[in-house]
Amino acid sequence: MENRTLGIIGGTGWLGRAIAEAALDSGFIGPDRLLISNRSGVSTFEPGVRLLADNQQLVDLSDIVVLSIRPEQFRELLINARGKVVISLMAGVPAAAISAATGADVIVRAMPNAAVEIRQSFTPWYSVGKLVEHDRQWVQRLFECVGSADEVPEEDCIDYLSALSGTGPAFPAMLQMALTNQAVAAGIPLVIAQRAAQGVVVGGGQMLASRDPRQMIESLMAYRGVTAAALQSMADQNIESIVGRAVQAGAEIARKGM
Ligand SMILES: NC(=O)C1=CN([C@@H]2O[C@H](COP(=O)(O)OP(=O)(O)OC[C@H]3O[C@@H](n4cnc5c(N)ncnc54)[C@H](OP(=O)(O)O)[C@@H]3O)[C@@H](O)[C@H]2O)C=CC1
Ligand SMILES: O=C(O)[C@@H]1CCC=N1
Repeated sequence: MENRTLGIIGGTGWLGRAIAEAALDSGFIGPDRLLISNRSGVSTFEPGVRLLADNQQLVDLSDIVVLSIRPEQFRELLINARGKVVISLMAGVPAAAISAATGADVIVRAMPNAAVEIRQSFTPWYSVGKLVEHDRQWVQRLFECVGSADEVPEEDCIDYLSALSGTGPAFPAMLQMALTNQAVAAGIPLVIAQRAAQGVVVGGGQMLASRDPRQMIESLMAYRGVTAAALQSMADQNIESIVGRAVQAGAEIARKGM
């Protein structure tokens, strides 16, 4: 299954590089089966991995092409990928636009997040066109190199999830900053505030890897004390609606196109 050649346009960027390294480290792909392109010619990959300056040459030599460039860079990209499977990581670029610009009729839209860096990204993906079963499994396994992955039933799921999970560490980072800033405003020394807030987001987040969040909330609310008062205040201010509107705002940008 792994004897396909994978070409990553933008494979030295944040996502492309992490995915390529994970695929190599896990043995999913050999260096001789991996091609990378960028404009700068700068790469820190092991010697066996070819860095190409010519995107069309990368496409011609690849079975599967990953587009790991930014949407504005895609607008300048000129490739003919007819007959190839094209996997786009771009937010806000519909499959139809990718197909029209590249000539490919099998498009996968995948939405990893920055946690590819630590191989803990959740990556939803959606395919358009005839993706044969062994390619479907290949795509799933590629993204499992950097965490977990699920095929989703509609392209709109990708646009919504771009805002929910594509944003990766953005929501927890916002919570951590809010907790820090509010603690400082309440008179807690900055260093202590930072350590306390990081403990909540990072330590608490790690616990949730194996615990149900509802049960966690119910267990702590059962004390009818400090946690109950704090969480009730958030509920009274409709935290779910604030979160929902935030994700919708991101999803609208993804749906509108970038
Ligand atoms: N970062 C994130 O958390 C997430 C990003 N995404 C999506 O992933 C995509 C990539 O993002 P990210 O990895 O962060 O971006 P980066 O800016 O880190 O990487 C972009 C890469 O593309 C290369 N590049 C740019 N133009 C071209 C070109 N014409 N031909 C070949 N290579 C090119 C750049 O290298 P050089 O300058 O040398 O050409 C660079 O290596 C984006 O579309 C984004 O929407 C999705 C979810 C999360
Ligand atoms: O914000 C963005 O547009 C990209 C896609 C999802 C995360 N980063």
